[in-house]
Amino acid sequence: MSPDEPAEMPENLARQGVIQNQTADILAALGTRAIVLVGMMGSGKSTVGRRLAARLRLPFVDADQEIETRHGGMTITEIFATHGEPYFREGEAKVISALLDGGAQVLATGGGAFVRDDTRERIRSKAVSIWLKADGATVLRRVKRRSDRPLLQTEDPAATIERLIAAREPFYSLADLTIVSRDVPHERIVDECIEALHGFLCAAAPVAFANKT
Ligand SMILES: Nc1ncnc2c1ncn2[C@@H]1O[C@H](COP(=O)(O)OP(=O)(O)OP(=O)(O)O)[C@@H](O)[C@H]1O
Ligand SMILES: O=C(O)C1=C[C@@H](O)[C@@H](O)[C@H](O)C1
Ligand SMILES: [Mg+2]
Repeated sequence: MSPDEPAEMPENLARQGVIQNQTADILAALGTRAIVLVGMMGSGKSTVGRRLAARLRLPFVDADQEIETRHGGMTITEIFATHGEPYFREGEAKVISALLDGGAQVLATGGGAFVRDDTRERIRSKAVSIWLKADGATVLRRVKRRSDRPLLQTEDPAATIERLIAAREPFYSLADLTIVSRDVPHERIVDECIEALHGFLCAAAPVAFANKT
């Protein structure tokens, strides 16, 4: 350290130590289970999931990307257009089922995956699930920049989002943990995921984070 650099504050060092211990505790308690992110399009499953995996030093897998890879690089939009949604949903369930046998990892699912009973049951038995809960306005603001969500190619995407949220929230709310996704730095959402995972896996679950099921 050069003489000009400020010495690290003792409380920062203490905080880093706590975070390191939390991470180690989470990994030990997780064992071979996955951490699965569920929630609406644009809720942050891919972008937060990648950062959460890096923080925990776990592999990150995105089910949507995996489906595209297994289709020779076709996009989700092309798969919907060529084969239809029921075909996509069957393939999605199979891909997630196979990925869940891959041991400890962070897995971002597609927005519709957790609605299926068989997929939800597999996630319950092989993973800890986190619902990134975003409201309709947040989802719309985030997804309108791109046209790669085939379900939103409708006359009124805002109404479609509200309809999907109403239909899906009863299922998303069955996730083990809920984190509210809002426009704060991604790393802050990661911090909250870590706190919630630690509470759920390593201690009596804090009321603010644990879903009552
Ligand atoms: N906490 C956040 N604050 C600000 N922007 C965010 C936050 N979380 C996600 N976003 C942004 O929202 C957009 C969509 O995020 P992301 O692709 O991670 O969503 P997703 O849940 O994976 O969606 P899909 O189900 O369609 O794959 C990205 O541009 C991302 O940077
Ligand atoms: O919410 C959904 O149903 C979807 C979300 C995306 O992740 C993709 O899986 C696909 O666009 C469908
Ligand atoms: Mg995604």
